[in-house]
Amino acid sequence: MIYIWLHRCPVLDKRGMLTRRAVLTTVQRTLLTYSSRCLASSTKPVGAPTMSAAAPRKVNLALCQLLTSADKEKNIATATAAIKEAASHGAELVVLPEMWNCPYSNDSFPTYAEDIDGGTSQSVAALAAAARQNRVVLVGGSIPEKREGHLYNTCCVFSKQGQLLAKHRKVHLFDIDIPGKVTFKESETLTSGQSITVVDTEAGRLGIGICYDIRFPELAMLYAKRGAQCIVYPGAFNMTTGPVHWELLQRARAVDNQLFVATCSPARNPESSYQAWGHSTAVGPFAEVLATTDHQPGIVYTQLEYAQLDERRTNMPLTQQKRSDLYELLDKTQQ
Ligand SMILES: NC(=O)CCC(=O)C(=O)O
Repeated sequence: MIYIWLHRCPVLDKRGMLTRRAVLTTVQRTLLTYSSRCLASSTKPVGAPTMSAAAPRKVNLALCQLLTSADKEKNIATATAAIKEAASHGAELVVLPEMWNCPYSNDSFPTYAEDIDGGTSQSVAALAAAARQNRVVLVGGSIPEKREGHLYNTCCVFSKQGQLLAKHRKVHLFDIDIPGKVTFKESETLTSGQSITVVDTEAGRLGIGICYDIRFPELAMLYAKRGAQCIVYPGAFNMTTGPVHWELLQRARAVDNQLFVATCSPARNPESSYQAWGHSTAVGPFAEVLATTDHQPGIVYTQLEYAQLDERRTNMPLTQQKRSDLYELLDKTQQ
Protein backbone atom coordinates (compact mmCIF):
# COMPACT_ATOMS: atom_id res chain seq x y z
CA MET A 1 0.00 0.00 0.00
CA ILE A 2 2.79 2.35 0.91
CA TYR A 3 4.53 1.47 -2.35
CA ILE A 4 1.44 2.40 -4.39
CA TRP A 5 0.97 5.59 -2.47
CA LEU A 6 4.57 6.64 -3.14
CA HIS A 7 4.27 6.09 -6.79
CA ARG A 8 1.01 7.97 -7.00
CA CYS A 9 2.36 10.78 -4.96
CA PRO A 10 3.25 13.72 -7.17
CA VAL A 11 6.97 14.31 -7.45
CA LEU A 12 7.42 17.73 -6.01
CA ASP A 13 9.13 20.48 -7.91
CA LYS A 14 12.10 22.78 -7.34
CA ARG A 15 9.99 25.60 -5.93
CA GLY A 16 10.79 24.70 -2.35
CA MET A 17 8.10 22.01 -2.15
CA LEU A 18 8.76 18.49 -0.84
CA THR A 19 10.96 16.37 -3.05
CA ARG A 20 10.41 12.68 -3.66
CA ARG A 21 13.47 12.03 -1.49
CA ALA A 22 11.90 13.97 1.40
CA VAL A 23 8.72 11.95 1.08
CA LEU A 24 10.74 8.74 1.10
CA THR A 25 12.65 9.80 4.21
CA THR A 26 9.40 10.63 6.01
CA VAL A 27 7.90 7.25 5.08
CA GLN A 28 11.07 5.42 6.15
CA ARG A 29 11.01 7.18 9.51
CA THR A 30 7.34 6.35 9.99
CA LEU A 31 7.99 2.71 9.12
CA LEU A 32 10.94 2.56 11.51
CA THR A 33 8.93 4.02 14.37
CA TYR A 34 6.05 1.63 13.64
CA SER A 35 8.26 -1.46 13.49
CA SER A 36 10.16 -0.57 16.67
CA ARG A 37 6.81 -0.18 18.46
CA CYS A 38 5.74 -3.61 17.20
CA LEU A 39 9.03 -5.07 18.39
CA ALA A 40 8.61 -3.49 21.81
CA SER A 41 5.12 -4.91 22.23
CA SER A 42 6.09 -8.35 20.95
CA THR A 43 8.88 -8.61 23.51
CA LYS A 44 6.50 -7.84 26.37
CA PRO A 45 6.17 -10.85 28.70
CA VAL A 46 3.32 -13.13 27.71
CA GLY A 47 0.32 -12.37 29.82
CA ALA A 48 1.76 -9.18 31.24
CA PRO A 49 -1.04 -7.07 32.64
CA THR A 50 -2.53 -4.65 30.17
CA MET A 51 -3.34 -1.95 32.65
CA SER A 52 -6.13 0.49 32.07
CA ALA A 53 -5.53 4.16 32.85
CA ALA A 54 -7.43 3.65 36.11
CA ALA A 55 -5.20 0.81 37.32
CA PRO A 56 -3.64 1.71 40.67
CA ARG A 57 0.12 2.13 41.00
CA LYS A 58 0.20 1.65 44.77
CA VAL A 59 -2.28 -0.09 47.01
CA ASN A 60 -2.51 0.01 50.79
CA LEU A 61 -3.12 -3.54 51.94
CA ALA A 62 -4.53 -4.77 55.26
CA LEU A 63 -4.57 -8.42 56.36
CA CYS A 64 -7.09 -8.92 59.17
CA GLN A 65 -5.97 -11.82 61.34
CA LEU A 66 -9.25 -12.47 63.17
CA LEU A 67 -9.96 -14.54 66.25
CA THR A 68 -12.85 -16.77 65.23
CA SER A 69 -15.19 -18.56 67.62
CA ALA A 70 -18.25 -20.79 67.55
CA ASP A 71 -20.50 -17.71 67.66
CA LYS A 72 -21.28 -16.71 64.07
CA GLU A 73 -22.84 -13.35 64.98
CA LYS A 74 -19.75 -12.49 66.97
CA ASN A 75 -17.48 -13.54 64.08
CA ILE A 76 -19.40 -11.30 61.71
CA ALA A 77 -19.19 -8.39 64.16
CA THR A 78 -15.43 -9.00 64.59
CA ALA A 79 -14.90 -9.06 60.81
CA THR A 80 -16.88 -5.90 60.11
CA ALA A 81 -15.14 -4.04 62.95
CA ALA A 82 -11.73 -5.10 61.56
CA ILE A 83 -12.64 -3.92 58.04
CA LYS A 84 -13.68 -0.55 59.47
CA GLU A 85 -10.49 -0.27 61.46
CA ALA A 86 -8.35 -1.21 58.46
CA ALA A 87 -10.11 1.40 56.29
CA SER A 88 -9.61 4.06 58.98
CA HIS A 89 -5.86 3.35 58.69
CA GLY A 90 -5.95 3.99 54.95
CA ALA A 91 -6.36 0.43 53.67
CA GLU A 92 -7.74 0.12 50.13
CA LEU A 93 -7.48 -3.66 49.85
CA VAL A 94 -8.61 -5.65 52.88
CA VAL A 95 -8.25 -9.42 53.27
CA LEU A 96 -9.96 -11.76 55.74
CA PRO A 97 -8.92 -15.30 56.77
CA GLU A 98 -10.06 -18.69 55.54
CA MET A 99 -13.30 -19.85 57.26
CA TRP A 100 -13.63 -16.68 59.32
CA ASN A 101 -17.31 -17.14 60.24
CA CYS A 102 -16.97 -20.58 61.88
CA PRO A 103 -14.54 -22.92 63.63
CA TYR A 104 -12.28 -24.71 61.14
CA SER A 105 -13.69 -28.23 61.43
CA ASN A 106 -15.66 -30.69 59.33
CA ASP A 107 -18.33 -30.70 62.05
CA SER A 108 -18.87 -26.97 61.67
CA PHE A 109 -18.86 -26.53 57.90
CA PRO A 110 -22.38 -27.92 57.26
CA THR A 111 -23.85 -26.02 60.22
CA TYR A 112 -22.39 -22.63 59.30
CA ALA A 113 -22.77 -22.97 55.52
CA GLU A 114 -24.71 -20.28 53.65
CA ASP A 115 -26.32 -20.10 50.22
CA ILE A 116 -24.40 -17.32 48.48
CA ASP A 117 -25.99 -17.58 45.02
CA GLY A 118 -29.45 -17.83 46.60
CA GLY A 119 -28.87 -14.36 48.04
CA THR A 120 -29.58 -15.43 51.63
CA SER A 121 -26.05 -15.36 52.96
CA GLN A 122 -25.85 -13.32 56.15
CA SER A 123 -22.05 -13.29 56.06
CA VAL A 124 -21.86 -12.17 52.43
CA ALA A 125 -24.44 -9.43 53.01
CA ALA A 126 -22.36 -8.17 55.93
CA LEU A 127 -19.19 -8.18 53.84
CA ALA A 128 -20.82 -6.38 50.91
CA ALA A 129 -22.09 -3.67 53.27
CA ALA A 130 -18.70 -3.36 54.97
CA ALA A 131 -16.89 -3.00 51.63
CA ARG A 132 -19.37 -0.34 50.48
CA GLN A 133 -19.49 1.61 53.75
CA ASN A 134 -15.70 1.66 54.09
CA ARG A 135 -14.92 2.05 50.37
CA VAL A 136 -12.47 -0.86 50.28
CA VAL A 137 -11.84 -3.72 47.89
CA LEU A 138 -12.51 -6.74 50.06
CA VAL A 139 -11.17 -10.25 49.61
CA GLY A 140 -13.63 -11.76 52.04
CA GLY A 141 -11.58 -14.71 53.30
CA SER A 142 -13.75 -17.78 52.97
CA ILE A 143 -16.91 -19.25 54.40
CA PRO A 144 -18.60 -22.61 53.93
CA GLU A 145 -20.98 -22.26 51.00
CA LYS A 146 -23.93 -24.59 50.38
CA ARG A 147 -25.24 -25.00 46.87
CA GLU A 148 -27.32 -27.73 45.24
CA GLY A 149 -26.51 -30.37 47.84
CA HIS A 150 -22.80 -29.57 47.96
CA LEU A 151 -20.60 -27.63 50.35
CA TYR A 152 -17.69 -25.50 49.17
CA ASN A 153 -14.94 -23.47 50.81
CA THR A 154 -15.65 -20.15 49.09
CA CYS A 155 -14.01 -16.75 48.88
CA CYS A 156 -16.01 -13.71 47.73
CA VAL A 157 -14.37 -10.57 46.35
CA PHE A 158 -16.15 -7.20 46.55
CA SER A 159 -15.62 -3.86 44.90
CA LYS A 160 -15.54 -0.56 46.81
CA GLN A 161 -19.21 -0.25 45.96
CA GLY A 162 -19.94 -3.56 47.67
CA GLN A 163 -20.55 -5.36 44.39
CA LEU A 164 -19.69 -9.07 44.35
CA LEU A 165 -16.94 -9.23 41.70
CA ALA A 166 -15.88 -12.86 41.97
CA LYS A 167 -16.37 -16.06 43.89
CA HIS A 168 -13.55 -18.59 44.23
CA ARG A 169 -14.29 -22.09 45.45
CA LYS A 170 -11.19 -23.77 46.90
CA VAL A 171 -9.83 -25.89 44.08
CA HIS A 172 -7.48 -28.17 46.05
CA LEU A 173 -9.04 -29.64 49.16
CA PHE A 174 -6.90 -30.01 52.28
CA ASP A 175 -6.59 -33.75 52.69
CA ILE A 176 -3.43 -34.68 54.55
CA ASP A 177 -2.34 -37.26 57.08
CA ILE A 178 0.87 -36.76 59.00
CA PRO A 179 0.43 -39.39 61.75
CA GLY A 180 0.67 -38.04 65.25
CA LYS A 181 0.86 -34.50 63.95
CA VAL A 182 -1.98 -33.39 61.72
CA THR A 183 -4.74 -35.21 59.93
CA PHE A 184 -7.50 -33.36 58.13
CA LYS A 185 -9.80 -34.39 55.32
CA GLU A 186 -11.81 -31.50 53.92
CA SER A 187 -13.18 -33.88 51.30
CA GLU A 188 -15.27 -35.54 54.05
CA THR A 189 -17.61 -32.57 53.84
CA LEU A 190 -16.48 -30.28 51.03
CA THR A 191 -16.49 -30.43 47.25
CA SER A 192 -13.68 -28.81 45.27
CA GLY A 193 -14.23 -25.84 42.97
CA GLN A 194 -14.07 -26.28 39.23
CA SER A 195 -12.68 -22.93 38.13
CA ILE A 196 -9.84 -20.57 38.78
CA THR A 197 -10.22 -16.90 39.63
CA VAL A 198 -8.49 -13.78 38.37
CA VAL A 199 -10.43 -10.62 39.05
CA ASP A 200 -9.92 -6.97 38.08
CA THR A 201 -10.54 -4.71 41.05
CA GLU A 202 -9.91 -1.08 41.99
CA ALA A 203 -6.91 -2.49 43.89
CA GLY A 204 -5.37 -4.24 40.90
CA ARG A 205 -5.71 -7.54 39.14
CA LEU A 206 -5.93 -10.26 41.78
CA GLY A 207 -5.57 -14.02 41.57
CA ILE A 208 -7.45 -15.85 44.31
CA GLY A 209 -6.52 -19.14 46.00
CA ILE A 210 -7.52 -20.61 49.34
CA CYS A 211 -4.91 -22.08 51.70
CA TYR A 212 -3.94 -25.52 50.31
CA ASP A 213 -4.26 -23.99 46.81
CA ILE A 214 -0.92 -22.30 47.51
CA ARG A 215 0.86 -25.67 47.31
CA PHE A 216 0.15 -25.97 43.59
CA PRO A 217 2.59 -23.86 41.58
CA GLU A 218 0.74 -24.33 38.29
CA LEU A 219 -2.24 -22.40 39.63
CA ALA A 220 -0.04 -19.44 40.51
CA MET A 221 1.68 -19.70 37.13
CA LEU A 222 -1.67 -19.50 35.37
CA TYR A 223 -2.58 -16.45 37.42
CA ALA A 224 0.70 -14.79 36.50
CA LYS A 225 0.11 -15.64 32.85
CA ARG A 226 -3.27 -13.94 33.10
CA GLY A 227 -1.68 -10.80 34.44
CA ALA A 228 -2.41 -11.08 38.16
CA GLN A 229 -0.42 -8.47 40.09
CA CYS A 230 -1.05 -10.03 43.47
CA ILE A 231 -2.21 -13.51 44.45
CA VAL A 232 -4.28 -13.48 47.60
CA TYR A 233 -4.59 -16.65 49.66
CA PRO A 234 -6.84 -16.61 52.71
CA GLY A 235 -5.47 -19.61 54.61
CA ALA A 236 -5.27 -21.47 57.88
CA PHE A 237 -2.07 -23.49 58.07
CA ASN A 238 -1.46 -25.58 61.17
CA MET A 239 1.20 -26.01 63.83
CA THR A 240 3.04 -28.75 61.93
CA THR A 241 3.21 -27.45 58.37
CA GLY A 242 2.94 -23.75 59.27
CA PRO A 243 6.45 -23.29 60.69
CA VAL A 244 8.13 -25.08 57.79
CA HIS A 245 6.04 -24.32 54.73
CA TRP A 246 3.77 -21.26 55.16
CA GLU A 247 6.30 -18.51 54.44
CA LEU A 248 8.37 -20.71 52.14
CA LEU A 249 5.39 -21.33 49.85
CA GLN A 250 4.45 -17.66 49.73
CA ARG A 251 7.95 -16.59 48.86
CA ALA A 252 8.24 -19.39 46.29
CA ARG A 253 5.00 -18.39 44.53
CA ALA A 254 6.12 -14.74 44.59
CA VAL A 255 9.65 -15.26 43.29
CA ASP A 256 8.71 -17.81 40.63
CA ASN A 257 6.05 -15.56 39.20
CA GLN A 258 7.52 -12.17 40.05
CA LEU A 259 4.38 -10.87 41.67
CA PHE A 260 2.98 -9.99 45.09
CA VAL A 261 1.54 -12.66 47.38
CA ALA A 262 -0.70 -11.92 50.37
CA THR A 263 -1.99 -14.43 52.91
CA CYS A 264 -4.44 -14.02 55.75
CA SER A 265 -4.90 -16.56 58.56
CA PRO A 266 -7.22 -16.74 61.53
CA ALA A 267 -5.53 -15.93 64.83
CA ARG A 268 -4.71 -18.95 66.99
CA ASN A 269 -7.54 -19.82 69.31
CA PRO A 270 -6.41 -22.02 72.23
CA GLU A 271 -9.98 -23.33 72.56
CA SER A 272 -10.17 -24.51 68.97
CA SER A 273 -9.72 -28.13 67.86
CA TYR A 274 -7.60 -26.83 64.95
CA GLN A 275 -4.69 -24.63 65.96
CA ALA A 276 -4.00 -22.12 63.19
CA TRP A 277 -0.43 -21.06 62.56
CA GLY A 278 -1.39 -17.40 62.05
CA HIS A 279 1.47 -15.33 60.57
CA SER A 280 -0.56 -13.47 57.94
CA THR A 281 2.05 -12.15 55.53
CA ALA A 282 2.65 -10.05 52.43
CA VAL A 283 5.53 -10.86 50.10
CA GLY A 284 6.98 -8.78 47.25
CA PRO A 285 8.04 -9.90 43.76
CA PHE A 286 11.67 -10.41 44.85
CA ALA A 287 10.47 -12.83 47.56
CA GLU A 288 10.94 -10.20 50.22
CA VAL A 289 8.65 -10.34 53.24
CA LEU A 290 6.97 -6.93 53.31
CA ALA A 291 5.00 -7.41 56.50
CA THR A 292 4.08 -10.26 58.81
CA THR A 293 2.94 -11.03 62.32
CA ASP A 294 2.74 -13.81 64.91
CA HIS A 295 -0.38 -15.80 65.90
CA GLN A 296 -2.26 -13.10 67.81
CA PRO A 297 -5.33 -11.24 66.53
CA GLY A 298 -4.36 -8.07 64.69
CA ILE A 299 -4.11 -6.28 61.37
CA VAL A 300 -1.00 -6.36 59.21
CA TYR A 301 -0.49 -3.32 56.96
CA THR A 302 1.77 -2.76 53.99
CA GLN A 303 1.82 -1.11 50.59
CA LEU A 304 1.96 -2.94 47.27
CA GLU A 305 3.92 -0.88 44.74
CA TYR A 306 2.89 -2.38 41.45
CA ALA A 307 5.69 -0.58 39.56
CA GLN A 308 8.03 -3.08 41.21
CA LEU A 309 6.57 -5.81 39.02
CA ASP A 310 7.85 -4.15 35.85
CA GLU A 311 11.15 -3.35 37.50
CA ARG A 312 11.77 -6.93 38.65
CA ARG A 313 10.63 -8.38 35.34
CA THR A 314 12.90 -6.01 33.42
CA ASN A 315 15.87 -6.75 35.67
CA MET A 316 15.30 -10.46 35.34
CA PRO A 317 13.16 -11.22 32.26
CA LEU A 318 12.23 -14.77 33.22
CA THR A 319 9.11 -14.88 31.06
CA GLN A 320 11.11 -14.14 27.93
CA GLN A 321 13.82 -16.57 28.94
CA LYS A 322 11.47 -19.52 29.38
CA ARG A 323 12.29 -22.44 27.09
CA SER A 324 8.87 -23.03 25.57
CA ASP A 325 10.60 -25.29 23.05
CA LEU A 326 11.30 -27.62 26.01
CA TYR A 327 8.23 -27.20 28.27
CA GLU A 328 4.90 -25.38 28.43
CA LEU A 329 2.15 -24.64 30.95
CA LEU A 330 -1.14 -26.06 29.74
CA ASP A 331 -4.24 -24.01 30.60
CA LYS A 332 -7.23 -26.34 30.49
CA THR A 333 -9.67 -23.78 31.82
CA GLN A 334 -9.84 -21.65 28.69
CA GLN A 335 -12.71 -22.32 26.31
N1 LIG B 1 -6.83 -25.07 55.40
C1 LIG B 1 -5.85 -25.58 54.68
O1 LIG B 1 -5.95 -25.77 53.50
C2 LIG B 1 -4.60 -25.91 55.46
C3 LIG B 1 -3.42 -26.19 54.57
C4 LIG B 1 -2.23 -26.60 55.34
O2 LIG B 1 -2.18 -26.50 56.55
C5 LIG B 1 -1.10 -27.13 54.59
O3 LIG B 1 -0.14 -27.56 55.22
O4 LIG B 1 -1.13 -27.15 53.37
